[in-house]
Amino acid sequence: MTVGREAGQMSRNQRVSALEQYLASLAPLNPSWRHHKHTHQHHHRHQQQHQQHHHKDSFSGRLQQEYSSSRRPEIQRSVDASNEEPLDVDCCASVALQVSLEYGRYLVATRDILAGEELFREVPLVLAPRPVPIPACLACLRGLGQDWRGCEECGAPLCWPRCPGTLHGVEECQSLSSLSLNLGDSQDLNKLKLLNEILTPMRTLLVLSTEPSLRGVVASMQSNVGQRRRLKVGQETVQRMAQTLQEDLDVVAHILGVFDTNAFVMGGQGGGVGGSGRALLPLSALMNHNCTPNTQHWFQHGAIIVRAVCDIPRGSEITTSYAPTLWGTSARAAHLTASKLFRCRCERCRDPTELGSHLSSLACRSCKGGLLVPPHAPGEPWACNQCEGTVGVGAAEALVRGAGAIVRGGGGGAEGDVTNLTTTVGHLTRVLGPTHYVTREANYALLLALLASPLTDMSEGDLLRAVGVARDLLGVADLVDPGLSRFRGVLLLELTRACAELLRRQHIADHVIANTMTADVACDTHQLPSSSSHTIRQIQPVKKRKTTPENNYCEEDNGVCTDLSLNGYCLDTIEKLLDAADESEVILQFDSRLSDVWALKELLHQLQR
Ligand SMILES: C[S@@+](CC[C@H](N)C(=O)[O-])C[C@H]1O[C@@H](n2cnc3c(N)ncnc32)[C@H](O)[C@@H]1O
Repeated sequence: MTVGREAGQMSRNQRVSALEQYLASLAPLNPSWRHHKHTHQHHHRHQQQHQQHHHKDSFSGRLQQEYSSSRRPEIQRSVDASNEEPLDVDCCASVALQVSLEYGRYLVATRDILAGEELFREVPLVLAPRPVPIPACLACLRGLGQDWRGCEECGAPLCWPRCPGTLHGVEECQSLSSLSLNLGDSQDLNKLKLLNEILTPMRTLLVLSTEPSLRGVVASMQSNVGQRRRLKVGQETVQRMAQTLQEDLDVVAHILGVFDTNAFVMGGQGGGVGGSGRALLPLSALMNHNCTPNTQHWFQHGAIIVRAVCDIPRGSEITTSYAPTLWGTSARAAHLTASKLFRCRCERCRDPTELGSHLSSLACRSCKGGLLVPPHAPGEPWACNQCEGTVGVGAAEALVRGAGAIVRGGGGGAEGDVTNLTTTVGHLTRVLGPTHYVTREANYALLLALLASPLTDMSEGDLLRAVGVARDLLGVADLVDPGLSRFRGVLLLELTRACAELLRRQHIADHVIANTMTADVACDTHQLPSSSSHTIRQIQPVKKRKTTPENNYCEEDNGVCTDLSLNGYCLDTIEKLLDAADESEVILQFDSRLSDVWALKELLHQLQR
């Protein structure tokens, strides 16, 4: 197997062409895909390019033979000699592949795409456990307790007594047996880590040996191998894996680099497998990073589904975020540099105010109202946006470091209880200010903790607090994670639940209705009655938005509002949701922390059937 060396020898054109057959193979999953017709001129130029590469080295020669026999003539490649992006492969009706010298390959929209539209689906080429010392069933990737039992043949952890998963096949079992890892000792975390690490290259090599046509695809994927070697990233693991598997060092380095650079974490729910793992998805991995991305993805029945979260004009880049969007710029930069080895220069990263969200700004102690904004140039002082106050870099960094201790000490993580989180938020607001991302993360945890208890048990004060926090975070989401994002979806859902409960109690204050319900919660297609004393059941839709059938969000049927864009968490939707089932049951099914707006859409459809 020479995937690693092949990768080193591949030209840019080869890296793109290696994806062609793969993209064509995805067509059955994406029935709406429309391939463009090849023009005679394109075809001729295409063939010339392939003939040139054919003689360059043996791998590309084989690659060209493999691909020319099965090439789909309807896939178009165009060459524009006038710019630095000479390759443009249309891979489906919605997205096309382009190449830049700075960012490598990336996807662009081939047509105007509406918010909420699905761009494509893709099934992982390889699915492996995360390389962590935690026992996971190799057949379904479900996390196991410490008392797991091993496969009778190879000793690897499996669900007991039976697992419906199919990921642990005979070849893998034989390969693991031959490695004599002696996995029987379930307490040995080092062995578990080694096993989980090994499965990444092992599964990839097994897939490539059964489907050699995919070798070009994996070889073409970016692995940052040179940089990783220079910066000594993951080199010990590469050595250990190569030694254990008795495989070529270059091959293992390439595969591990490909996973670290490209793999998607596939979460537990809805993934088609029980647990979570790392998925190799060559098309999805072509989405470059942006700190304010225009797509989101989730897994359903074992495939990734990528959707636009906002309107994407034709020709615009299709982006995803490799880092949590709520993090501040320095935290995102540290993560991207360490894991993906690049520095992001998107609009948000270049703007010290982070598009006005001030997620990195600190409270000014001089004027008590202004914000100390990070400098444009490293090393310069942070300056207040309202007074002459400044603070040096060292002092600003010390404050942020101190905040870490507050979070750790106060149980401010996602698991924290309401009391601890309230204290933590108070400390953080004083130390960092109300807009800093660490404060807002704690506030988000507080919001979820507040609304985790049955709404009917909550005090009106807590409900109003939840409304305030949700509204503040929605303001942030509108700036850094806008449109139909999961973050906005969860916030809108929680805000709507809190408001619905307040409405139901008929204790809601006029200003909450005026400011919150109309602006954020109520569907933009609905108006609220003027009186605040109406119950949710009295609020009637007054106007409905029509959308086209392709925009599969809004169908009007018998007055049932199924406009399920995010604003579609509207009052009559909530009313139906509450009517249709016991509220706690609905919330149980729709775990708002793990799911997303489209999961809610599915749920509502089921309830309305
Ligand atoms: C998952 S790959 C994306 C596809 C990649 N461009 C390719 O050609 O295969 C991630 C790598 O793409 C590059 N990349 C992605 N987003 C970028 C960005 N916003 N700025 C610079 N480089 C980026 C980085 O080299 C990163 O390690």
